[in-house]
Amino acid sequence: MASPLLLPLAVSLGDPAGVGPEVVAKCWDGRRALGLPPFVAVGDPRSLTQVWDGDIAVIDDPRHAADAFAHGLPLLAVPAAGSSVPGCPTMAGAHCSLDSLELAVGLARSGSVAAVVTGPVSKQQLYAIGFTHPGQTEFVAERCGVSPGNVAMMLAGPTLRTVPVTTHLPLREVADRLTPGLIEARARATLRGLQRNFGLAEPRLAVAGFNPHAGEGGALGREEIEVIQPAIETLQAEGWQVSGPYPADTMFHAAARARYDAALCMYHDQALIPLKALHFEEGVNLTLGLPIVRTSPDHGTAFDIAGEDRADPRAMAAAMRMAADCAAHRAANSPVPGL
Ligand SMILES: NC(=O)C1=CN([C@@H]2O[C@H](COP(=O)(O)OP(=O)(O)OC[C@H]3O[C@@H](n4cnc5c(N)ncnc54)[C@H](O)[C@@H]3O)[C@@H](O)[C@H]2O)C=CC1
Ligand SMILES: NCC(=O)COP(=O)(O)O
Repeated sequence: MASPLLLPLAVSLGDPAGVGPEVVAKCWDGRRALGLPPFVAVGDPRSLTQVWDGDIAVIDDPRHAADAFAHGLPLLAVPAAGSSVPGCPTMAGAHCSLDSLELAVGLARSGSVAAVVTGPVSKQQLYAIGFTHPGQTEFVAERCGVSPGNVAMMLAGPTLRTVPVTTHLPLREVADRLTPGLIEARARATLRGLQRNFGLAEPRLAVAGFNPHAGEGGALGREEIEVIQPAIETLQAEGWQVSGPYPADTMFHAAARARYDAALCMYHDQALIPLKALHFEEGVNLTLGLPIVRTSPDHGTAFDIAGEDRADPRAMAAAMRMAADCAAHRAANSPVPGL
């Protein structure tokens, strides 16, 4: 098996009607200025030609990607059935986005690519075709044989990393879903992920509360006392640098951010609002706890601007760079040379 450093990234284009194809094409256009490694796109050819007039190099083997990359955007074609219009998602497009994701993950699992970067999919569209996972994170985990509870969805930007304990579920269900065991599992995946992918020997994790003011001593809710604090104590007893629970509203200003390497948050928006407020243009979604490296831009399909040449490629570029950096870091620290 080739060293990950010599292999391309596989980049699934996401929903063909979204901005995924456009930002991937713009990344290839700007590959030198953006500092990008060779990559191969995986998805619908027409979704690219509709929004971009650059050169595409259709290949059938990722081993040809590195050579092709100098002359055109290498593409492993997964054609979508039916018509395709930017900004107008279809069921066929959702199937195509899922097939592209499946292929890209398979390439990473087989060691044919260094890492997988997933373009934005529409969860609503995927749910409509019978997708039963909350998101791509849990799908990739299942394909890798990892329990969804043992992975962590990290959102990372230049000055902040956050991880939600619960991900895509209705807010009214969050309190019932929070358990010490789930918090501990996400925390361990996060802490080990910081060591493995970022080289932080002794990572510091700050844990958010759930209620206003972290419960105000139990007067505004008891999750901090009954669920979060016991999890923190278990993690501390294992030797991890874990602190909290902190009131979430005062965890994200600059001085607070300097005190931790990642913030463990109790629900989706508690983690994603600060990250996107600070770093929307360069935010990366990284799945920790997998045998492969998987990243994604923090933004979604942006159907409202698809096909208008307005999509900013910087978050996709950041996702590609982070995937390559994590793969290189893992390779350098692997006990087995070449893995
Ligand atoms: N990586 C992924 O697969 C993600 C997928 N999604 C999915 O995307 C769909 C739409 O989600 P929304 O909440 O509307 O978020 P969104 O990120 O697609 O759009 C939010 C706003 O940001 C703008 N925007 C997004 N990306 C942009 C870019 N690259 N350049 C310029 N402007 C950009 C959009 O035009 C829109 O105004 C949902 O179905 C969601 O599930 C959401 C986040 C991540
Ligand atoms: N809000 C993050 C998001 O929607 C991405 O989720 P996933 O599809 O990467 O699990």
